Amino acid sequence: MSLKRRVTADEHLLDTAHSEEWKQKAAWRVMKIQAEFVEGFDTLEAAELGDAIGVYGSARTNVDGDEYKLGIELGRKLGEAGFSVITGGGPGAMEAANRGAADAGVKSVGLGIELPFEQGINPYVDIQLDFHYFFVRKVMFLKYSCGFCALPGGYGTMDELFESLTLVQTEKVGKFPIALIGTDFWGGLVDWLRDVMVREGKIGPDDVNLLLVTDDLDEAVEHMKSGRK
Ligand SMILES: CC(C)=CCNc1ncnc2c1ncn2[C@@H]1O[C@H](COP(=O)(O)O)[C@@H](O)[C@H]1O
Repeated sequence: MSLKRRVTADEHLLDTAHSEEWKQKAAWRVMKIQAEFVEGFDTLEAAELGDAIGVYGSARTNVDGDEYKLGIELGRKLGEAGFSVITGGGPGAMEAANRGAADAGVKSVGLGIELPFEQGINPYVDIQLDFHYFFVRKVMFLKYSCGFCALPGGYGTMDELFESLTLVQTEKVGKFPIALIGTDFWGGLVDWLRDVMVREGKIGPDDVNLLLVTDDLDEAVEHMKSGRK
């Protein structure tokens, strides 16, 4: 299936061309961003999620693979422990975690994002929001989650993971737990953080300890419990 590319709101906002049209409409764009914050806060406050875990992970995870099964298991175990689950609402690992949460009967949230090639929200989401701006959506992830699990993923997952880590490190948010699921996938990154970043003095040795790397979903869920409000 070939998807038609469209220009997104984020793209307009970040366009460096600064055309006349942009200058005239800049203020209105701010209103649009503001409205997106209001709608996000309104919807998620009304949803009464309780303790929720943000699950990050690849949009490209194959539904037939073991990683997808792992995502379902993770969502289910988080649900059984009483957590709501918040994902990006897309396909792959996000869909798997939403599916597991839905199986466990807990609230399954999808913070969808407008992308040039729209894929649509996955069918296992029961509380849906659609954002135009990545940065507004990230605020919602951080405000309504009390811990994060990252399944294997690409740049999007890295972006979300490192945003969360930076906010914990700089004490902008509480010390919420972060678990990286899959030692084969994440081990190399964490080795590099320890062997290169720490050695070069770019982060402190304790900063690496902000991450739990595990293959054991029960251990990850247990770790998430330390973030309970
Ligand atoms: C197949 C495809 C391109 C679908 C994109 N559809 C998406 N829908 C919702 N969130 C997304 C999407 N792509 C990336 N993200 C965000 O970025 C992360 C995944 O990016 P990546 O695949 O690891 O880099 C997710 O945790 C999600 O929050």
